[in-house]
Amino acid sequence: MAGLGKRRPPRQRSGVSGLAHKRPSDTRRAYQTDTSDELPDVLEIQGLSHDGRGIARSPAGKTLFVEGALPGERVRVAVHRTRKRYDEAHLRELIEAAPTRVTPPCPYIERCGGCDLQHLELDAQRRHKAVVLSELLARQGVEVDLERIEVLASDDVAYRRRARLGVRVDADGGIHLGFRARRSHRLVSVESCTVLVPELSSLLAPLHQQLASLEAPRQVGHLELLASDGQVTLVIRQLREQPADLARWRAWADERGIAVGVLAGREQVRFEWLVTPPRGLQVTVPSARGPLSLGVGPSDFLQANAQVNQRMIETALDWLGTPRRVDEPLLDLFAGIGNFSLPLAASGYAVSAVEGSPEMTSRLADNAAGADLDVAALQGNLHDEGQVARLLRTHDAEVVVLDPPREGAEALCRALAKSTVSRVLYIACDPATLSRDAAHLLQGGYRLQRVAMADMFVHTSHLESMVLFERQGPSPRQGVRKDG
Ligand SMILES: C[S@@+](CC[C@H](N)C(=O)[O-])C[C@H]1O[C@@H](n2cnc3c(N)ncnc32)[C@H](O)[C@@H]1O
Repeated sequence: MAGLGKRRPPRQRSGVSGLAHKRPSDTRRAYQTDTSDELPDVLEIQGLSHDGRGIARSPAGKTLFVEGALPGERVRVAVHRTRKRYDEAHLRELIEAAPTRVTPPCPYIERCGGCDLQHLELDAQRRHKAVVLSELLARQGVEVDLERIEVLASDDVAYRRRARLGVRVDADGGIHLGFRARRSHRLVSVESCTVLVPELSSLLAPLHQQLASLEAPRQVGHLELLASDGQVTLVIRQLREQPADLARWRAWADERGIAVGVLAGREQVRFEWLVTPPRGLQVTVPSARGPLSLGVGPSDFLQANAQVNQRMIETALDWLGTPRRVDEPLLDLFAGIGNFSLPLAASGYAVSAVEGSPEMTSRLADNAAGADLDVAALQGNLHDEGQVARLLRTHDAEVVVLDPPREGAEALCRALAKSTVSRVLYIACDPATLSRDAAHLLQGGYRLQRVAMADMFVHTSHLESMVLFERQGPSPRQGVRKDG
């Protein structure tokens, strides 16, 4: 089968989105306000960076990243940081707006750093993310036409079922509950949030009041909110024990039918239910057998956008299809609570699922047993080269699905490059590490077959992606005669 992407020599970093590569030391430098060459009073924005900032150039050709500005706009800016290769600025005055600019739905847009693309119309946000994905793949020499990138989308508001909110008590005893501001660790207090599902957003104002009524609100580090099927859960990060406040939380939660857990202790953090959910926590995923119910713990990984998660599972089932033979072995790696493992098992694959967290591994096993699906749940460290090599050798899988955290899965992809696995479905929450890891797969003889951009975090520059690779020609181990 011909690959989707044409293989070209890897491209140098460039492109319409003018790539800003932050080195760790950059963030440690102090703010400065002088630029290395004089900027004109009004700047033209020429592109949009991977992280959603407008790109302009100084007369001497130095790149300037402008927060809040869009391609095609004419703007006045204030530079807040200069660096050797580029400067950083924010919008001071919009002289001429781009046709793609919209009025953001969120009242906190000026201050809250949560959603950095709300001022760009939705289609343009998604087009931009597809461009980012194609540029990062082009760095590995794979040219993918934008029209071939499938877009997995959801509603643009009220989509987020999980959030962590910072808590701060100021010198006057004022309570702040919300998200971080842009370019800062400062907390922006919010009383509602347009992207949170309504059952979570509607809790923000009562939570402010509740925090204000506590004896020791400074002992609350942060709050986590989770909306699972028919149940809202609040997890309180309690820095020091405060029995009177815990009693207040219990009463508050009982009144609202909310489950409450506490993460207590400073060094050794332990979780305890304060108000236990009567029927546990469940989420639903699609499968060929109909909807499947997965148990989830309050601190387990859970894809933040339920609609996009559903579309990602459907896409995985569609791309991989039914097994090519009875009990085709499939490894689901970084498996969490079985979000992909169970639907794939329901399609007939013989699934072995590997997860790093012991709690999630046992939840996955329980979920499989509860759905009467035969999934082997294994706990392991998938960043360990030895473990990964052993896993691929002993399982002899024909299909591998991997869904690593942001740091990607370089050791695993190096091992896959030398394996006989015929299809690899990579689900990525960071397109840069996906692109790095894809290089190993491509060098190992895989070709890219399908690509999707999953818009998990609408209105932010964050993007998730799915890429299906298929081995072309003989695998490295084929053709090596066992008798030497
Ligand atoms: C992006 S989540 C995906 C989970 C799951 N596939 C899903 O869709 O819900 C990544 C998962 O990898 C697990 N993980 C992180 N580091 C790991 C490691 N070194 N070895 C194995 N699993 C790891 C995390 O606990 C988390 O469940």
